[in-house]
Amino acid sequence: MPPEFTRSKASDIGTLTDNPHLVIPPTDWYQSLAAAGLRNPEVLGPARYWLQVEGSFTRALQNRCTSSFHVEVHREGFTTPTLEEARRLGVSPRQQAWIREVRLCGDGTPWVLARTVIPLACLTGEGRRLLHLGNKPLGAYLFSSRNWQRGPIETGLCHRPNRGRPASGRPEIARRSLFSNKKSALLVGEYLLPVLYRQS
Ligand SMILES: C=C(O[C@@H]1C=C(C(=O)O)C=C[C@H]1O)C(=O)O
Repeated sequence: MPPEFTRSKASDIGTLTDNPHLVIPPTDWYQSLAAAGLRNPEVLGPARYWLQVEGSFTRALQNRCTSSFHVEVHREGFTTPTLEEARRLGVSPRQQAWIREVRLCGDGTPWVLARTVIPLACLTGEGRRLLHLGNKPLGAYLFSSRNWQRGPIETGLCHRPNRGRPASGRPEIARRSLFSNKKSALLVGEYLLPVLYRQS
């Protein structure tokens, strides 16, 4: 039996898991801001910066913090990706991947939800470290090595649980990119919580 897709720490249960705002929503992905219909800077406001920032997203968030930044693992483990994720990665949807879901928190508040799909091909040799990141940010691993190249940043529009009603604290927009090395690729999705860009 493969290990379950479980929460990493019992202390996460209750404080975080039960909050419906902090669940990664189904999302439609587009090749660019314009393709997602987010052309108008008046509408998008400061979220535009976060949807397009290059380099380490962790680093950009750390720069935004007044006091502290931390990564909270919501759950991680071997499980199957969605069909759409498997297609994007070019792997079989039946093949399990290491899937990591975290909350990136600034000044003690979740600002971003992230989901990373790491196919088995990434988990050999040096890549075995990806199984043991825990609360260390993935970005520190990816950006410490020149082997990983980021592909284009996609824009995501998150589905609302109830059509027409305000999303009230849930992620509405997201970004996603493939990181590739010579032999494998992983997929990182970052879902912005409104508190991040409404305070900018
Ligand atoms: C990819 C990066 O890593 C960040 C850290 C993550 C994690 O620890 O799981 C996930 C997404 C990120 O935004 C980054 O910093 O750019």
